[in-house]
This record gives sequence, structure tokens and C-alpha cells, in this order.
Amino acid sequence: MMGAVNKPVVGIIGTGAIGGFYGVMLARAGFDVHFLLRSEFSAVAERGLQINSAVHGPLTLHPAQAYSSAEDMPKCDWLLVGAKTTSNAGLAPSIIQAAKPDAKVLVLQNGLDVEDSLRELLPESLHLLGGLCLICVHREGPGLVTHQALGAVNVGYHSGPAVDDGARMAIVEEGSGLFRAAGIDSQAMPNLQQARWQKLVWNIPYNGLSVLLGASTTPLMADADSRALIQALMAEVVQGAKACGQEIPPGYADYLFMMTEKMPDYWPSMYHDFLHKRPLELEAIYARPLAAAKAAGCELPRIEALYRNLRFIDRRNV
Ligand SMILES: NC(=O)C1=CN([C@@H]2O[C@H](COP(=O)(O)OP(=O)(O)OC[C@H]3O[C@@H](n4cnc5c(N)ncnc54)[C@H](OP(=O)(O)O)[C@@H]3O)[C@@H](O)[C@H]2O)C=CC1
Ligand SMILES: CC(C)(CO)C(=O)C(=O)O
Repeated sequence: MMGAVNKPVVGIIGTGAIGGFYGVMLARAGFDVHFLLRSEFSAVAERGLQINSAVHGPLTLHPAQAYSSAEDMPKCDWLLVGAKTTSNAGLAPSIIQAAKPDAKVLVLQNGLDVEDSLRELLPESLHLLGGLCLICVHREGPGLVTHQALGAVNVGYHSGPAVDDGARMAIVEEGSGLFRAAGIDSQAMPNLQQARWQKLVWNIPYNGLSVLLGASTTPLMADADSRALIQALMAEVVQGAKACGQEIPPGYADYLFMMTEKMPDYWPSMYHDFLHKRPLELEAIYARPLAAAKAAGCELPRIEALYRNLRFIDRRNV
């Protein structure tokens, strides 16, 4: 492992599949990484973090700098938020506690406008960024993450003290640079809103259908009816994005569809939430895109039907 001299101090707020994977990769690249945990704190404090990666092989971080309270963490330059969107507002006090006054807070989550509920609770001096993770990871047990495929993180600026595009892109590049230094692909995105819509082209069909139909990607891609449904849902996301002024590149939905055919069989993170009776990220992945499209005069009936089915399931899944 390289020395951490002059490298930014990184805090992981919510060390699950995403927080654990990227945190371990950054720590192994020599960054000084501190992990905030909740239910898995004791296990990680005792045994460290283990990533079983189909891409990088088995990766262990032991000891891991684990904390059950942000009050015990050192002040960090970068905070990577790896909790689900459903806990964002409640995380603000921990983020503030662990942040240097000019820290950068990078929200590694799916969905639209996920930074908004945090922004109003954070001091103006903190930079807020969004990160779109193209990766297949899930928690296998306490401190144990399975990484099946992919890994890139695309980063964009949301809000904060950087006043012009140049200053914003410099911070975004710094964020992308952290991941690249750890051997992870990362692009600096000039338009976070567009990047969030683009990611939804995958999450809106697959996350929801995995829960509704109880099926992972391989069976979903093997059946003519689910394939037609996925393509129709993807087309609606592209339409919604366009209505909101965000252009999805032509052929992008087809590219994602074909990429999913080549991926190993995968259960999206929403299915894991359903299985473990955790709240589903319906607000971020469905309600906000639907509301944004509606406000722009665009109805998305298939997405709306999927959303209503999922709300029914979510309410009964306690
Ligand atoms: N998994 C994937 O492949 C991908 C996920 N995403 C997105 O990334 C985000 C994170 O997903 P994922 O990593 O799968 O989720 P996980 O459920 O694996 O991880 C969330 C973690 O946050 C922790 N947490 C929640 N609240 C707190 C708190 N108050 N204090 C400390 N820790 C807390 C949870 O702890 P506890 O155990 O106590 O609940 C858990 O460890 C989601 O928005 C998801 O949509 C994006 C791309 C791919
Ligand atoms: C689209 C996918 C599977 C990887 O590209 C992903 O990032 C997700 O589960 O949100």
C-alpha cells in the first residue's frame, strides 16, 4: 500500500456495498479512508472489510478505520455518501461533523435530485457533488461485499461555493481523479442533471421490474414480454429527460440493453432492499422523475404504473 502523505482524507458516510467497495479501493491506493458504519460496525472494527471481486480478485482491508459515530472521525476533505437515498436528510449531522469547512461531499446514489434534501441542511461552504456508479455490487454479510462487474463512477457538481463553470469543473476533475488514482474509471460530467437522467434509463426499468416480477437480469432479458417492457420503459425515460431539457444520446438505451445482456446475472440494489425489508428508493428513482416530467407537460404512463405497483409492494413489505 502506498503512503497517504499529501493525499486527501476521505470519509465514507454509510459503508454498505457502494461505500465499502469504493472505500476499500481508495484505501488500497494509499488514501487515508475512514468508514462510518451502523449495524456492521462491530464486525468491521473486528475483522475489517472484505471485497470478493470478480474483477480485481479478493481484496481485504484489515484493519479498517471504522467508526460508529461521526464525532470520532477526523475532519475529512472528501465525504462519499454511500447510504440509500431514503436516509439522506438524517445523515446531514454526520456529514457536517466529519467535514472540513471547505469539504467536498459526493453523493454516490441513484435517482434524480437526490442532493436537494441534503443541500438545505448543509453549510454553504461545503461543495456538494453527485456520483453515478456503474457497478454491480451487493452486501453478502457484515463487512463482506460481492463485486460482480463494472465499476466506473461519473461525477458532476451540484451546488456550493464554486461560482463559475471553471471552478466547478476543477472540483469535479479532482473527484474523478481520486477514483482514477484507485484504478477506477471515472468521467467528469459537465451536467449532473443530464447524467442522473441518463443513469435512470437503466434503473427505472430494471430496479422496479426485479421487485415486481421477482426476477434478476438474466431471466428479464430472456423473456420476450419483459424485454418489450424494458424497452418501452427505457423509451419513456428518454422522453421524460427530453421534456426536462436533458438529451440522452441517440442509441444510449439500446447500448444499455445490450450491455445488460452481456452482464453476469444481477439483482439490482432495489431487490436487495425488498428482500431485507428495507424501504425502496421509490422517491428518488420514480417519484421525482415522474413529477419533473409532469411539470414539463410530459406524462409517462408505463413508469407511473410501475411506480404505483412498487408503492403497493413497498407499503406491505414491513
Ligand atoms: N449496489 C449497487 O450495485 C449500486 C447501488 N447504487 C446506489 O448506491 C446507493 C447505495 O447503495 P448500496 O451500497 O447498494 O446500499 P447498501 O444498503 O449496501 O448500503 C447502505 C449503507 O448505508 C448505511 N447507513 C444508512 N444509514 C446510515 C447512518 N445513519 N449511519 C451510518 N450508516 C448508515 C447502511 O447501514 P445499515 O447496515 O445499518 O443499514 C448500509 O451499510 C443507492 O442509492 C443505490 O441506488 C448505484 C449503483 C449500483
Ligand atoms: C446499471 C448498473 C447495473 C451497472 O451499470 C448499475 O449501476 C445499477 O445497478 O444501478
